Amino acid sequence: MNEPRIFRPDPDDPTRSQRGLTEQDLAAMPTVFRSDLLDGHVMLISGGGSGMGKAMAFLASRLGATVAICGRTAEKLDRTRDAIGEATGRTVHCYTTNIREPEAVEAMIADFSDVTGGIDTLVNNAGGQFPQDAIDFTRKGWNAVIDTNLNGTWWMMQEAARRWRSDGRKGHIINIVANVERGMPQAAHTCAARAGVIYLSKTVATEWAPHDIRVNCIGPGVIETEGFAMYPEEALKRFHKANPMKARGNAWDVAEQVMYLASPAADFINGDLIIIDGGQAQWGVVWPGGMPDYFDEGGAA
Ligand SMILES: CCCCC/C=C/C(=O)SCCNC(=O)CCNC(=O)[C@H](O)C(C)(C)COP(=O)(O)OP(=O)(O)OC[C@H]1O[C@@H](n2cnc3c(N)ncnc32)[C@H](O)[C@@H]1OP(=O)(O)O
Ligand SMILES: NC(=O)C1=CN([C@@H]2O[C@H](COP(=O)(O)OP(=O)(O)OC[C@H]3O[C@@H](n4cnc5c(N)ncnc54)[C@H](OP(=O)(O)O)[C@@H]3O)[C@@H](O)[C@H]2O)C=CC1
Repeated sequence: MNEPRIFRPDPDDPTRSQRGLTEQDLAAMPTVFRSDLLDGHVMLISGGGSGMGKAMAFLASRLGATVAICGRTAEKLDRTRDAIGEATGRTVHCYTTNIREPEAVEAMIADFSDVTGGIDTLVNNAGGQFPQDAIDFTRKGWNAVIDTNLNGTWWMMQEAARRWRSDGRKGHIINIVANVERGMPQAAHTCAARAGVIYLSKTVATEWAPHDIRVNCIGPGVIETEGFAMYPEEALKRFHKANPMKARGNAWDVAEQVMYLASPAADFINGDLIIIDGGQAQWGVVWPGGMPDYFDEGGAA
C-alpha cells in the first residue's frame, strides 16, 4: 500500500507538541503541485505568521508565487519570512496590520498592489475565537470575534475588490471560515461571523463576477495548529474523535486546497464553500470538545 502523502502523526502520542507542523515540516512536505505552478502569481495571506496561513505562505512560495503575509505580531511575521527565505530563497513581504482597522487594510492593499503590479489572490485566513457558552459572552468578547472574523474579513474583501475594479484587473478571494452548518456549541460568536462571511461571499460572487472577481470559502474542520493553545487540554484530547477518520487535519491539507483554488484548474469555481473536515459534517459531533454536560445521564435536561 502507498504511504500516506500527508504527514498525519498519532494524535494520542503524548510526546508530540500537539500544535501543528514545524517550519522544517513546511519546508519539506511533499506536494502534488508542480514547482512552477504559481510563477508570477501574487498572493496576500492574512494571519500568515502562524498555523494554516504560514503553511499557505510556505507552499505558495515553494510554487513560485510572490507572497505577502499580515498579522498583528511583527515577530511571528518576521520569523515566517526568514524561514521561507531560507527554505525557498524567495522574499516574503510582511505587513504588521490589524484587519479590524479599515484604513490600515486600505494602506496595505495599496502598497502591496503598487509594489507587485497587482494582487491575484487574497486569502482571508486571519481570525479566531475562544470557547465559551454564548450566555456568558461579554460585550467586549462578542465584539472582538465579530470585528475580526466578519468585519475584518469584509474590509479586506471590499478593499481588494475596489482596487481590482479601478485597475481593471481580475482577482480571486478565498475566505477561510469554519463548518458552521449545524452551529457549534461554545462558538456561537464565530458561527455568526463565519455564516456572515459565507453568505457575503456567495452574494458578492454574483455581484462581482462582471468585474472578473471570484469569491470562494474553505471551511476547515479540526486542523491542528498553534491556535489549539486556546483550548483546554481535556478538550484537545477529544478533538480528533469528532470525525469518522478519527484524525486531525493539518495545515497542509488546507494549504493545498488553497493552492488548487488559486491555480488555473479552479478558474470556473465561484461562490462555493469547500469543506475539509474528514467527514465530520456527515458523521461526527459539531463541537469537537465533546457533548455538552447536559447530555450526561442525571444532568440538567
Ligand atoms: C470553534 C471550535 C472549532 C474547533 C477548533 C478550532 C480551532 C481554531 O479556530 S484555532 C485557530 C484560531 N486561533 C485562535 O482562535 C487564536 C486565539 N483567539 C484569539 O486571538 C481571540 O479569541 C480573538 C480572535 C477574539 C482575538 O481578539 P483580541 O481582541 O485580541 O482578544 P483579547 O484577548 O483582547 O480579548 C478580548 C475580549 O474577548 C473575551 N475573551 C478573550 N478570550 C477569552 C476566553 N478565553 N474566555 C472568555 N472570554 C474571552 C474577553 O471579554 C476579552 O476582554 P478582556 O476580558 O478585557 O480581556
Ligand atoms: N485550526 C482549526 O481547527 C480551525 C481554524 N479555523 C480558522 O482558520 C484560520 C486560521 O487558524 P489557525 O491557523 O488554526 O490559527 P492561528 O491562531 O495560528 O492563526 C490565526 C492568525 O490570525 C492572525 N490574526 C488574528 N487576529 C488578527 C487581526 N485582527 N488582524 C490580523 N491578523 C490577525 C493571528 O496573528 P496575530 O495574533 O499576530 O494577529 C494568527 O497568525 C482562523 O480564522 C481560524 O479561526 C476554522 C476552523 C477550524
